[in-house]
Amino acid sequence: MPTPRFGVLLVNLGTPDAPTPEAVRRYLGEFLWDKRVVDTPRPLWWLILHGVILRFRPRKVARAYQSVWMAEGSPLLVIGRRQQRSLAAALERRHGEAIPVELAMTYGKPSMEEAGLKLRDAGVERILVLPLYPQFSRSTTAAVFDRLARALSACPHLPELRFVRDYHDHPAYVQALAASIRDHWQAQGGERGKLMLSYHGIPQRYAEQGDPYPRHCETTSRLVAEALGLGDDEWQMTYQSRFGREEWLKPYTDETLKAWAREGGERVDIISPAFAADCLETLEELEEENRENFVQAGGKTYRYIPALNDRADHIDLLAQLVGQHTQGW
Ligand SMILES: C=CC1=C(C)c2cc3[nH]c(cc4nc(cc5[nH]c(cc1n2)c(C)c5CCC(=O)O)C(CCC(=O)O)=C4C)c(C)c3C=C
Ligand SMILES: [Fe+2]
Ligand SMILES: [Fe+2]
Repeated sequence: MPTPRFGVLLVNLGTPDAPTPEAVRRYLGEFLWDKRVVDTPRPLWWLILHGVILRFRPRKVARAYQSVWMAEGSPLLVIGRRQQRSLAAALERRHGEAIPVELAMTYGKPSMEEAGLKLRDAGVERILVLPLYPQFSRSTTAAVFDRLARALSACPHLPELRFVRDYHDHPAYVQALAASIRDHWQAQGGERGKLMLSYHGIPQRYAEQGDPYPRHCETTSRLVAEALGLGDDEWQMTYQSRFGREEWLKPYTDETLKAWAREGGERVDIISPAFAADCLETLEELEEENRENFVQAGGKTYRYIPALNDRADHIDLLAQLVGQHTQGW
């Protein structure tokens, strides 16, 4: 087999192996112990994590996973595998040769070690790391970087590496989001609700310490609104998935939805641009939980617009990113 010019490592967050309290406890235990995600001093955080969170949260969260679990497994992983296959096919068409593409998760399986060994076995000496996070955050993208360094610490000869930091303002990303929103409106016979762009939040403090995430989210939102020709009163951006007691980025998605419904807003179309693949945070928190928030407060029509997943224009964006970041290889 000829040596490939390079390989691609797609990375997403990670997800439990099963929708059970035991599997969710293992997953949360690894994820929430990462200092990039929760920076509370270790001894105190160990007590809170093991004494409170991992005792009570897994049961509740496992039920939420059960409501979105697919026949083949967790949505984040099932969709990740589809993205991996589609990207490999797109790259082969584009480059006229097979480019190995592997999927790894920062937490859980498939691990970086597993994916790295597959790339090595395919003869790959140069790796483009593509975290599936359009907007940079220390809690996601930087955590990928740390985990990768840990996986490579046992590697006797490092591969050559490049790392995509973010793509929040890439024209093909903005166009793919705009096209998916237009497709959704068309499927509703042209009926439009107010557009909510709901991003996974982070603690406000992380932004104050220099995390560019909210600036990236604001830019993505403005560019999408411009691409769709929306007026200021036709859209808003918000943050979801709050965790813990401290203040997170505002405005909060749930509170905004309730306020809109109470003010007489009848229709909302909601999209979550920070997720490259649908997962618990979209399929359960947006499709189920926030729909209820809106309807109970008097709203009528609530429509969730799926993540870009394996849409052709999303795969084409990923292939463009690969082409741009592997120049000269
Ligand atoms: C504790 C702090 C958390 C920070 C900071 C955080 C940032 C962050 N997360 C994503 C993407 C995803 N998060 C997902 C689930 C999830 N996130 C947190 C906590 C933080 N996230 C928890 C505790 C969980 C698990 C569910 C729960 O217990 O409520 C997922 C979904 C995984 C799945 O299996 O489907 C994704 C994806 C981003 C993009 C982000 C910051 C920008
Ligand atoms: Fe999260
Ligand atoms: Fe959530």
